[in-house]
Amino acid sequence: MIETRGLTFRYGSDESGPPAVDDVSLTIRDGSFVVLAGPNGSGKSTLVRQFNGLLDPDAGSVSVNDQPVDENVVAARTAVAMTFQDPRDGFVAATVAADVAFGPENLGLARREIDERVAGALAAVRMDGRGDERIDRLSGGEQARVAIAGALAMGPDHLVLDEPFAGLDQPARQSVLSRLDALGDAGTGIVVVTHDLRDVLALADRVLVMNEGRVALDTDPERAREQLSGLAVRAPC
Ligand SMILES: Nc1ncnc2c1ncn2[C@@H]1O[C@H](COP(=O)(O)OP(=O)(O)OP(=O)(O)O)[C@@H](O)[C@H]1O
Repeated sequence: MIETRGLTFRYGSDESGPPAVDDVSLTIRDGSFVVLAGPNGSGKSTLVRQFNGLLDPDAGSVSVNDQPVDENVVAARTAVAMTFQDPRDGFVAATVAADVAFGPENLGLARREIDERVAGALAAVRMDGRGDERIDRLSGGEQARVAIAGALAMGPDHLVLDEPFAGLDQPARQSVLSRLDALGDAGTGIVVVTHDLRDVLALADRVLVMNEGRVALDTDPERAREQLSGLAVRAPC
């Protein structure tokens, strides 16, 4: 479970402007599939980066599995795996398999378990058989898929994907969606940050829409479809 209480974050020290995240209190239950939408600059990335201690709040608190994130960042990052809008932000190794293996290796797992996780995660994003390729020679969409595989291989309680579909072609998008569907069914909590609600809304059980740093809408997918038009989010076709 991820819980935020009064979460507020401001970039820089200028207190005259509005905070990027403004007094957000949320509970994200284990196993829930949440779509986090909202216009550019509404605070989505800033919010989720506080779920596992990548950013520290200026006010309020975040806890993961009932433990404050600032007391145990390693536990928070093990429980909440994240991919970023620009996948290059997250790579730590030169080749595909080495990068995907990095997280599980840091969990201290046996080699066989690591290899199985890497193979399963690469298959899930249709990158199987490409483990030895250099990441810097992949296309942007392929890099995005490797980043998602790296998060999948952690076997986290919650998987947070920040704009995971940017740059993906339709087969890769479908592959990621079906893997997310299967992971959701298996009990992994999923948070997808996206502008583009095509297909993903069908998998969600909750939709949060941010606006100007606050949660403007917290509802189920059916109601979200009716209410999204006024909130500058691309509704499903
Ligand atoms: N590194 C930064 N330094 C200063 N301001 C930032 C930084 N990152 C984001 N901001 C500002 O904080 C606010 C929230 O940005 P954030 O990236 O969280 O929004 P977002 O909803 O994820 O946007 P997008 O959909 O465009 O990714 C915006 O006003 C943005 O300009």
